[in-house]
Amino acid sequence: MVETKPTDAPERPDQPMIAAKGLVKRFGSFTAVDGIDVEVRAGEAFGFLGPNGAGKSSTMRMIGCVSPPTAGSLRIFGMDPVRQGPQIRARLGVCPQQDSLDLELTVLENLTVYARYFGIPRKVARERARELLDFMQLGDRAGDTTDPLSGGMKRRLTIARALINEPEIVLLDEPTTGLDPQARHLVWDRLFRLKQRGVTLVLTTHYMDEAEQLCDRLVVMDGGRIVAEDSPRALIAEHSTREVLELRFGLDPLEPIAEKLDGIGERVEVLPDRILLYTPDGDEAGAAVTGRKLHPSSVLVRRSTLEDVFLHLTGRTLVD
Ligand SMILES: Nc1ncnc2c1ncn2[C@@H]1O[C@H](COP(=O)(O)OP(=O)(O)OP(=O)(O)O)[C@@H](O)[C@H]1O
Repeated sequence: MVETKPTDAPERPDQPMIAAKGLVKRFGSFTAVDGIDVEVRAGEAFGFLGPNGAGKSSTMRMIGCVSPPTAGSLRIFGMDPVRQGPQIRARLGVCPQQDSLDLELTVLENLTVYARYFGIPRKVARERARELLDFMQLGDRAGDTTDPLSGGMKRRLTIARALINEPEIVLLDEPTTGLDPQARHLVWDRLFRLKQRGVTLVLTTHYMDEAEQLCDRLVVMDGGRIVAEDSPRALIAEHSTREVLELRFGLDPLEPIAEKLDGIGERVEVLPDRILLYTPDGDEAGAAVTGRKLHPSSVLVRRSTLEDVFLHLTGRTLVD
């Protein structure tokens, strides 16, 4: 079992684990994070969802106390990351976007060496490392060198390493980017179990399915700003319809076809390769399309996702 500290540990019971108000990050004259307000509560899984360049990593780096805010206020465990960085970092686990493992060390050593940064006694570090490797399903690789591990294993090892100091908050920057579907599901499963143990998870992602799987609450970011905030389910209910009818017409130009769909469903979006018809009932809308003598090469009815929310809010798709 992985021991985790109780996470209702902010200094005041009603105090959020992370509180940002008007938070800004500028690089020269470029504003990467443009005045965001965020509150993360103990025990929740909170996500920053947005496309590349939205400002997610810049926000995470400020929360991780490695990049000072340009303006606004940021408190983590009620503390100031600029003045109290070391005290905050001792209670954080950080899983960066790029794995930064020591590939020449063994899997176990990657954890025990990292434990030294936190002043964890050697014996405790070894015990904890073994437990964490078991938890991350890497126990049988403990004595192996790290380099030959698969991408999914390396990512799980990076997460295990982030847990060595028994953090109350774990920051995960794009935790499954670059992994195949099976490896992603295994990471999701372990993160879900961590959350069940009361650890607060804060993650960035540009995968809407990852946000839907893992996050209790999320903010949708675009161009350094927050464009929406809620649970995945509430965001979909507020900004999309129950179902979506996806229509493809081979190489035919789509704009003229979209005009002929007027009145079917609640809203139409034209993407480069397909038309999306937003409707409470996809089958009914499909029948109406057939009734107008339009002949799509393929028709798909699916439920709305966060991708549809993003498209509706920004006019763009999440993964371009
Ligand atoms: N050190 C830096 N100097 C200059 N510009 C930067 C720096 N770091 C980030 N940026 C810029 O700030 C913007 C936001 O970057 P950020 O990495 O926060 O986005 P992101 O949403 O995490 O996207 P990604 O998934 O690509 O990392 C981008 O336009 C990026 O080029």
